[in-house]
Parts: sequence; C-alpha cells; structure tokens
Amino acid sequence: MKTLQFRNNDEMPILGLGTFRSEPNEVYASVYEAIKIGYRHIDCASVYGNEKEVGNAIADAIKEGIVTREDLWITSKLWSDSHGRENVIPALQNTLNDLQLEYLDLYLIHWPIAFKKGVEFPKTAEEFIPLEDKPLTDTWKGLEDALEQGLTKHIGMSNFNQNHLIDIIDHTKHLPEMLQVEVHPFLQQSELLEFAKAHRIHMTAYAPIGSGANDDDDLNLLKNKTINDIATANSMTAAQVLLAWDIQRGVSVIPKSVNPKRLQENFDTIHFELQEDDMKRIEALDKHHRFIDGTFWEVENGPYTADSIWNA
Ligand SMILES: NC(=O)C1=CN([C@@H]2O[C@H](COP(=O)(O)OP(=O)(O)OC[C@H]3O[C@@H](n4cnc5c(N)ncnc54)[C@H](OP(=O)(O)O)[C@@H]3O)[C@@H](O)[C@H]2O)C=CC1
Ligand SMILES: O=C1CO[C@H](CO)[C@@H](O)[C@@H]1O
Repeated sequence: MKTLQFRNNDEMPILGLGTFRSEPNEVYASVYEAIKIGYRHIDCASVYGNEKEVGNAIADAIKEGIVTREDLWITSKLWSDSHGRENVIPALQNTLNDLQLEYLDLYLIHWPIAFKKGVEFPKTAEEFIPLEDKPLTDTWKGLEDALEQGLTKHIGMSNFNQNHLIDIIDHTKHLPEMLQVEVHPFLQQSELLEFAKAHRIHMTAYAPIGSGANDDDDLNLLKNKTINDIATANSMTAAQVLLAWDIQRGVSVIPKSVNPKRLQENFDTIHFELQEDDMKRIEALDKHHRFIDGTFWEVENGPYTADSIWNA
C-alpha cells in the first residue's frame, strides 16, 4: 500500500478506516474485519464514544496473530474540553487506556476551539473558553510533552485553517506533521494543501466520500454524474473514484464503513489509478461545500458562527 512518509521515515498507510458514527455495538466488527482485509491505519477520537470497542478489536487482532502493534497506525484526537498544556497527557492517557495501547502513532488537536471540562458540545456561550485564555500554542506544548514522553510518535491538528497553523509553526519546538480536514471533490482545499505541503505537513481527508449525506442529489458525491461516468469507464465504483482522487493528490483517506462489502470495496481502491484527464474533470467539480459545516458550534450569543471558524 502507498504510504505517507514522515520526517523520521515512519510511514503511514495512505488509506485508513474512519470510526465516526460507528456505533459501539458495530465498531468492533468493523475494525476487526478491516484489519483482516488488510487495513493497517485506524482513525479514532475520544468524542466518537467508541474507543473502548475499537481497542477490543485491535487487542483481539493482535492476540490472534493477525497483526502486531507495530504493523498498525493508530490516530486519535484531543477533545476540546481538554485544551491547555496540563490537560493533554491526562486526556491522551484515557484514550490509550480505552484503546489498550502504550502509544499512539498520531495525536491531533481535534478543533481550534476550547471549552470547559466535561462539556461535550457547548449549549451556551459560557461553556466556551476564549482562545486568549487557552491559546492553541499552550495546548500544542501539551502535545509536544506527549511526543517527548513517547506517548505518541507524531503530532498534528484537525480543522485548523492557515492562520491557526501559522500561529503554531511560528512558536513551536516540534513542527506539526499532519493536518486532518474535510476534503473531497466538492471541497478540494487546494490552497490549504499547497500551504501544508510547503511546510512539510501531510493532509488527511475526512468525509472523503461525503459523510453519508444523501438528502440533496446535487450534493451527493456518490451520485454525481462525472464521478459515476469516470467510475463506469474505469470499472470502478463511485466511492473508489473519490478515494483514488485524494490518494493521487498525496492526501490520506479514512473512509468509514461498518459494512464488510463496502470495507473491502474501499480498500480495493489501492489497486486503481486515475488518468490525468479524469483528475482534471474532478478538479472542475469544486463547490466549496462542507458536509461537516461547523454549525454545531453556533449557540446564542456564542463566540463562533460556522463561517468564523473556518476564516478566523
Ligand atoms: N477530524 C474531524 O473533525 C473529523 C474526522 N472524521 C473522520 O473521518 C472519517 C470519515 O468521515 P465520515 O464523516 O465518516 O464520512 P465518509 O465520507 O467516510 O462516509 C461514511 C458514510 O459513507 C458510507 N459508505 C462507506 N463506504 C461506502 C461505499 N463504498 N459506498 C457507499 N457508501 C459508503 C458509510 O456507510 P456504511 O458504514 O453503512 O458503509 C457512511 O454512511 C470518520 O469516520 C472519522 O474517523 C470525520 C468527520 C470529522
Ligand atoms: O470528528 C468529528 C465528527 O463530527 C463531529 C460533529 O458531529 C465533529 O465534532 C468532529 O469533528
């Protein structure tokens, strides 16, 4: 499998498994089956509420000799109620306990937003903490502590824009190595990708096949005519075209599925390559549309609107 190479020569499989909205009662089978298929990269987060079940699947796969810990690349993310240098390692320890691991391969700050301890999603303005009081640079120091203590091999961030990144890059001892953001043909993030590449920061695409959104046919990536025409011409499925497009741009993908057939279908993308013409046709589809639009951060008289988060 193609990999992304890190500064110390560690390699992350470019295709991994997502676990958001994989219910605790279905995520065990999804992760276990994925590992049997050949997935070696799993994307987790404490806020997904299923890390214990993910951990059970990983532990069983290791116990049964299907993989070793070293074969796997495990990513997790710091939730926003644990920003601040002193809160990072305790939060990471909880994740490690749940996942039954001694170390992560990659730990990310999930959002450039801080709120009070124990809050899952703020419902009032008072539950947020202004970044002036909990600067991202301070939280980043907590990730650096975790790195130096060997609790994670790499550190990075998610949902950060260029300004957030510059803030960290300008003040850090250990440079970030990964930026996880929403990427797909309707939100190509080309400028951010160029910026990241220029700073030797890899990019991972979340929601690479549209995050299950299917209310509006015009915004359904899997039903898009161009994607389906390319799929038919190349004996691929629409999902495989979407994943192959990211991979060919050097962007890692972490499609979520709890369905064995779709897990296999997504994994099989590694055998396909798109022609330059097809890449160009997909380039023309950008609509700057977000499936994870950040509206869930909007509360009455609160500090954020969806737009302000992306443009801060
Ligand atoms: N950092 C962040 O803020 C975020 C990170 N993420 C991460 O990225 C991962 C991927 O994003 P996610 O939002 O889950 O969305 P995806 O783009 O991976 O889409 C998942 C949806 O597509 C369905 N699906 C999977 N494979 C296929 C296929 N081959 N054909 C048709 N439908 C398919 C799944 O259903 P089924 O399971 O039934 O197959 C599910 O409904 C997450 O799971 C999470 O790990 C996601 C959002 C935000
Ligand atoms: O990873 C994620 C999945 O979606 C959540 C919203 O429901 C986000 O908070 C988060 O970024």
